[in-house]
Amino acid sequence: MSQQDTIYSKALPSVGDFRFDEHVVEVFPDMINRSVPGYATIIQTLPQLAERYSQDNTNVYDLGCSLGAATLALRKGCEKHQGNHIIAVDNSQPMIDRAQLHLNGFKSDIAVEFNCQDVQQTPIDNASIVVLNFTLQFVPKEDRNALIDKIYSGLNPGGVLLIAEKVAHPDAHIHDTLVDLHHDFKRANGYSELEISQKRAAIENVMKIDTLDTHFARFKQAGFAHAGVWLQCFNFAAMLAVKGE
Ligand SMILES: Nc1ncnc2c1ncn2[C@@H]1O[C@H](C[S@+](CC[C@H]([NH3+])C(=O)[O-])CC(=O)[O-])[C@@H](O)[C@H]1O
Ligand SMILES: O=C(O)C(=O)Cc1ccccc1
Repeated sequence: MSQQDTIYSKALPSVGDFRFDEHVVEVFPDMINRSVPGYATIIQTLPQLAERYSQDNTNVYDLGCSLGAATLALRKGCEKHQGNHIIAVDNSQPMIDRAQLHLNGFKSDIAVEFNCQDVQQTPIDNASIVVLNFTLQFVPKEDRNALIDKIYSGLNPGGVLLIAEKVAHPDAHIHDTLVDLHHDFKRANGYSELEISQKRAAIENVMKIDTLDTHFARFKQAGFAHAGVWLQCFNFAAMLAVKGE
């Protein structure tokens, strides 16, 4: 079991930008489960989606894999198929090291290749599934279209992009309500006001969120034939975008 996340529990003289360093790695499963409404449901549903969209003898990518929770779920779904190769990528070395250790603890016939790399540098080819589970929000906004275009180009016909993101609502009133509901979720999971406000300051500069409209415009511009939300909890949404056959 991972340790409890107490990273922002004491008042800091100044809150630095959030980084996926070795301290975050230690508490990451606790942090993400207590911070992201719907996270457990998304991970639990990935095997079903992987089984549905995986194609034999193709590559499956988990971009921004952290400790490999989505990687493991994808692998479970791919077990019904032949010849899948899974590539898990993260640009935090402590995350990749721990992900590799974590996956070594589970048996499977499907190999997982781990790469410590910026997802913007990852070549995508012969892909049936590409996962961006709460990763695009950390990529600079000006680079997001190019990343989604690259993913589209590397997907086979019928392939899917599974993407989850924290999202902004275009109506400021609705946005504020969703943010308050999220903060209530964090309070209910034991985070204090200090932890909530210091974490908010830490992610402000490094996690820039888009609206659902911006995401869907980007998928359309890239060429995806179909796109939709399959789960939303407050301001956290899981989407899928499918390349035409
Ligand atoms: N440019 C980048 N290149 C590579 N990795 C990156 C980049 N930017 C951020 N990351 C990595 O993306 C991950 C985002 S966490 C994903 C959860 C996981 N998907 C999960 O399903 O458990 C989401 C969150 O913490 O909100 C971190 O591990 C970063 O190091
Ligand atoms: O904690 C938050 O408020 C979030 O928006 C989610 C999150 C989860 C883990 C790392 C960074 C952001």
